[in-house]
Parts: sequence; C-alpha cells; structure tokens
Amino acid sequence: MPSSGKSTLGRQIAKSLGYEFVDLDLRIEIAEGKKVAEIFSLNGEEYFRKIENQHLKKIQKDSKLVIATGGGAPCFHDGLEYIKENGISIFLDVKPEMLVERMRVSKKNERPLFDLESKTLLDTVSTKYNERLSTYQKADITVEGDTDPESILWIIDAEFSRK
Ligand SMILES: Nc1ncnc2c1ncn2[C@@H]1O[C@H](COP(=O)(O)OP(=O)(O)OP(=O)(O)O)[C@@H](O)[C@H]1O
Ligand SMILES: O=C(O)C1=C[C@@H](O)[C@@H](O)[C@H](O)C1
Ligand SMILES: [Mg+2]
Repeated sequence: MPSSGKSTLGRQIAKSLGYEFVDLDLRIEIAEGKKVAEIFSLNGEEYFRKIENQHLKKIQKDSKLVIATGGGAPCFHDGLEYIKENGISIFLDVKPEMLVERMRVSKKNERPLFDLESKTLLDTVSTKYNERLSTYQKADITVEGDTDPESILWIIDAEFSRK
C-alpha cells in the first residue's frame, strides 16, 4: 500500500544484500515520460495496469534486485503469480490509520487513487486495504510495517535465511 515503507525498507534491504533497489513506478514514469498521476489522468487506470504488469514482467528471475512495486501491482492481471514465481515477496502490513498518518506527514500528494485533501481519505485507504488484503497475504513474508525499520530488517533477514 502507499506509504507502507517500501522505499525506506527496500533501500535498506538492498544495501544489506548488496542488491540494486528498483522502484517500479519510477521505471514506468521514465519509460512513459510522464508521472504516474498523468498516466492515470491521460490514459486511464486500465492502461496503467497493463503497462505496470508489462514492466513487472521485464524483471527476470534471479536478477539481484529489491523491487518496490506499486501497491496495485500484485492485485491486477497475474501480478501476484508473477511475483511469487520469480522472487521472494514481502507484505509490509501497515494498518489504514497509520498509512494515512504517514501520507499526511510525508505531504506527498501525487497518488491518483489517494487524495490527501479528501475528507474521506481514511475510508478510501481502508476500502482498498480490505479489498487487497487477501492478495497481499499471499506474500512469502508478512511483517507488521509499523515495527521500527531495524527490527523489520532483522525479521526479513531471518526469513530470507530460512528460504
Ligand atoms: N517502519 C517504519 N516506521 C515508521 N515510519 C516509517 C517506517 N517505514 C517508513 N516510514 C515512514 O513512512 C513514510 C513513507 O515511507 P516510504 O516512502 O518508504 O513508503 P512507500 O511505501 O515507498 O511509499 P510510496 O507509496 O509513496 O512509494 C516516510 O515518511 C517514512 O519515513
Ligand atoms: O496502490 C495503488 O494502486 C497505486 C500505488 C502507487 O504506487 C502507484 O502505482 C499508483 O498510484 C497506484
Ligand atoms: Mg516509495
């Protein structure tokens, strides 16, 4: 989900593994020459989901990468299956109230599905979280994302060495 800590933790995990960190939204923005929000408004969500899935599938098994996908990537087309077949997946389980608090603190308001100005932001985030939860829970590893980053890294390291 947005603001769950993918970039913060992803970069740290990549560093500790000696892997490169990749932000899938950023890859899409570079390839399209547009921000995600512009792609949504000019081409629509369906188009975004199609190219998001295509970019996901450019990532090959065994590439030494830690990838932060957008929150919708596992939930559309065969995103989850592709992720599970080609890597180790981590669900950062941050509850809607905390996600909204983080969104407000970071003040980043460029998410087409989650408008910081909206009075119903918490409802929107809760609805998406609940709709997506059963997909996210199929990840190989689930960590409570409101744990401090160091402990999360420790949990992930321990799980990695068991796999
Ligand atoms: N484990 C954590 N505990 C407390 N705060 C955190 C934690 N992880 C991330 N944060 C904070 O939450 C905010 C969002 O984190 P981050 O940008 O890493 O999330 P993201 O999932 O990459 O978001 P986006 O969907 O915008 O790409 C940042 O202000 C970050 O400092
Ligand atoms: O949760 C989502 O559906 C999204 C999250 C962002 O990372 C972007 O991929 C886009 O704004 C959609
Ligand atoms: Mg990020």
